[in-house]
Amino acid sequence: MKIRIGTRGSKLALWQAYFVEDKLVAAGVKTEIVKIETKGDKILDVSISKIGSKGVFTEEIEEQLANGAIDIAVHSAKDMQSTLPDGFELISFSERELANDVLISDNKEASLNNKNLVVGTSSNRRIATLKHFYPHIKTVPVRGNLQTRIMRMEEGACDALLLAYAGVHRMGYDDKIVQKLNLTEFTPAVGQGSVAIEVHKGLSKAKKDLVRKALNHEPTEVCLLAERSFLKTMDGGCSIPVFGLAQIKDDSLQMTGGITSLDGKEMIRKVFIGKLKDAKSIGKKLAEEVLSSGGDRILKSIKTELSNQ
Ligand SMILES: NCc1[nH]cc(CCC(=O)O)c1CC(=O)O
Repeated sequence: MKIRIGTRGSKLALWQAYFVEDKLVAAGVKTEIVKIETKGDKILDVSISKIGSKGVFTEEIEEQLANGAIDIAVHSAKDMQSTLPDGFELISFSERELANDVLISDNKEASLNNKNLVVGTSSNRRIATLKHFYPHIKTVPVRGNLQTRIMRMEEGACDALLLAYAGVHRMGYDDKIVQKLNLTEFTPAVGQGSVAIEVHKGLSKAKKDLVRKALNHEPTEVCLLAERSFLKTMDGGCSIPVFGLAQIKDDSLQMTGGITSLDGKEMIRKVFIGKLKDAKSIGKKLAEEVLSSGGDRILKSIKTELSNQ
């Protein structure tokens, strides 16, 4: 049997695709990598929150899944909408890498405690978190893939970048890490650090089983089930500063999640603990609690602010 692996062409996307390919090959499967360019890859000069539409990085890939040109698509789990278009599903999640955000810089002294540090990030979650805990930090928007962002930093656009450890590590930039942010202040985006496999529901059971067996990490899958159920109930979308992280502690699932207002003034954070088998309902209940504790009001005002930008 041969599995055709669809992926975007960025270096991080290719790292993920080769990671998946290695696991499949180790399981004795033949593979082929198919690079697919998406709208999101072509539009580099507009911030994604302004493009606004869902699926700018996935539409073309889903077309190829639907017509059978590829069997599976590889994504960063955190880039996936909580509800996929009809006919598609995520069938496997790789073991999660460290979920933390990190500060990277060429200046070893750089730290979020520095008074005049200028941090490059286009993530509303990271901007809002900085405004909440480190209000003295200035931020500038920096977009593009990791290599482009580092180039912008080296040209002087900013002193440091705030990024997911997973991407920094996978691209081999560990030596630029100057600070590892803790998970209680910088609770990551849902899915951060795990690689997800998307398929069209019509893919043969034999191929789905093969992929799950070679790639799926059950503890991560349970956590992602809770996190994605949380995200779905929050009804956020990727430009909303919603954060969520589930972890297995002893035999129970512990999930933290919340939302921050765009100006960083308000942050609602809740924790829910339950049984592993209730992962989905834990995520949903946690979101309901966040929403009913004021998250609903924050979410509405964020949506209004973003639609007026
Ligand atoms: N939003 C882009 C994106 N999607 C996944 C990663 C990093 C890898 C991962 O979290 O799996 C990144 C870059 C970043 O946020 O720094």
